[in-house]
Amino acid sequence: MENLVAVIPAAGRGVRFGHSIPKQFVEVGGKPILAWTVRALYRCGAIARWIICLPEEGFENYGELMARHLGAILDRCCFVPGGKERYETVWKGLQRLDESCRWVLIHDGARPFVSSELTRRVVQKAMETGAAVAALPATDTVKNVRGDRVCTTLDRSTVYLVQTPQVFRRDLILEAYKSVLSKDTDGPLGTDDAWFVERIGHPVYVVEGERQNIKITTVEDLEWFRWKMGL
Ligand SMILES: Nc1ccn([C@@H]2O[C@H](COP(=O)(O)OP(=O)(O)OP(=O)(O)O)[C@@H](O)[C@H]2O)c(=O)n1
Ligand SMILES: C[C@](O)(CO)[C@H](O)COP(=O)(O)O
Repeated sequence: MENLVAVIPAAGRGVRFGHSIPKQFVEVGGKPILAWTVRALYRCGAIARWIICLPEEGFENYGELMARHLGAILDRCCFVPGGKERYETVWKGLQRLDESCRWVLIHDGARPFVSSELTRRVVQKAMETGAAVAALPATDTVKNVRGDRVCTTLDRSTVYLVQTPQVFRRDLILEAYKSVLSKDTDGPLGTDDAWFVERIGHPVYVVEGERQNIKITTVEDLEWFRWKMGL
């Protein structure tokens, strides 16, 4: 699609992963995890241009590292320094979009197992509705807990574990981020992009995600990665 641009937040520090470098640059099978993610997304064939957000600290070096792995994508890619929080990174990436972009696909750089089929389903739903996210219905019982004590048990039928890709009309996601960031919002801001669209009252639709579409968060996730890749 000529007017679909991918924004890839990959500027995190990977604190929960506990490695000396951010987890998205840990190499598996000779490639940084971020390169595997871009390769997986590229296979859907729908992305016209790429905005890849890298850590501000070490930005040049990470850009050089990624340039060695992006092949033909490099000509259609720009690197952007990220921020301290994920939403700050995404906002920096969104501000690089131009008028030719009609749709924005936001996908975590730490989710290397996204399939083309899932990507196409989220894009299709977003084209119909303006905003769509991949999400999986909870399969375990879900409870609210304070400290080590259960408060309430949630109705599991209404609980979904949200993933990326998250796809939006460009004007909508820009308006959502601008509107929320221009106000003094009490409490923490959203940990995903759909939260901003919800805050301006626009409906967000769910597309069934995939169990394999995990976010590499801890070292255990990396072992799963290696097993999945047969490495
Ligand atoms: N300031 C940030 C924080 C996160 N991310 C990206 O958002 C995705 C999901 O975030 P998460 O898994 O939380 O990554 P980290 O923030 O690096 O992990 P941690 O919370 O363990 O530090 C990752 O691709 C991460 O690189 C980002 O671009 N900018
Ligand atoms: C965007 C996300 O992957 C959806 O589940 C998640 O919110 C990212 O959270 P993180 O704490 O930045 O990993």
